[in-house]
Amino acid sequence: MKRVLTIAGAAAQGSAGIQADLKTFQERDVYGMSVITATVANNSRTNQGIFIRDIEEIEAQFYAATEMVGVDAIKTGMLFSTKIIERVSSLLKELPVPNKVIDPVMIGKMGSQLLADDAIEVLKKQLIPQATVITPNRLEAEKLLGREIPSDLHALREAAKELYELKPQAVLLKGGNIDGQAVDIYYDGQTVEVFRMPLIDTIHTSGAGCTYAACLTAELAKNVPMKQAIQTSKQFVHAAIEHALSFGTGIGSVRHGAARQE
Ligand SMILES: Nc1ncnc2c1ncn2[C@@H]1O[C@H](COP(=O)(O)OP(=O)(O)O)[C@@H](O)[C@H]1O
Ligand SMILES: Cc1ncc(COP(=O)(O)O)c(C=O)c1O
Repeated sequence: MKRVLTIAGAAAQGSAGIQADLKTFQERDVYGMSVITATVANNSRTNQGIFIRDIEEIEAQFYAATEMVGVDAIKTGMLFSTKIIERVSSLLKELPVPNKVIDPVMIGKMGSQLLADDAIEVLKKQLIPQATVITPNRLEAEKLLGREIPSDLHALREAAKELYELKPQAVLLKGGNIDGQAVDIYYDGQTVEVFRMPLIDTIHTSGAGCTYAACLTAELAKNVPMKQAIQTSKQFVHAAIEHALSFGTGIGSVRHGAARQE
């Protein structure tokens, strides 16, 4: 069984972050492990929010997983600070893992800030160049490029190519709604490929980005070729959104296990 490690924030509400990743890994039949970098505990009653873990705790988790179990693929999500990104980048450099999916998480669906403003440079310079693939949404891509990206296919293709200059092996840019379709653009320095699924009319997409990248990480760990892995992940997250759950108020969670029932 392939072993997959997520380095990300824990999302107490269960939709995103570590929780989304581990649920998705289980669905994709890989062995999931975690390094928790922070805890997101949004609560409008108590006003509590984000707690950041210390470096020693992050290192201990990393070595427990990589030395005691071993790892075939890694995904990163919420890393929050410059200090954490620097340490995670150096830990990853030590480890000869063929598949590293870097999801440059910046803002939660409910507006939580998941990356410090001063951490973008180190994300660009130290972490992204180690990526097998990066998975920014349009807003994250705008922050990485320092410019606006119009919401059309041509502009997204150009942006994917510009993101490739940050030196990941490939870019999977989530373009959002283009003519009623949920469109993502892939670029690996050679070919551009567009992945499309019908757009579902819902606000309940909390965890969609994490689930998509986690599925991709699991498929790559199983040595599925990149484009096939993306296609599988696109279908997996589509089902998760189609059958999303809304337990409380606000933006509900994707149903990570929905593809199994289809
Ligand atoms: N309403 C929707 N209908 C269909 N697919 C969607 C919808 N919302 C997001 N997706 C897809 O889910 C994946 C994750 O996207 P997104 O929600 O943009 O990520 P993030 O959570 O990082 O913003 C992408 O492939 C995107 O196209
Ligand atoms: C820890 C953590 N990581 C990542 C995210 C981003 O989630 P999504 O997949 O909805 O973009 C969130 C959202 O709140 C989060 O709490």
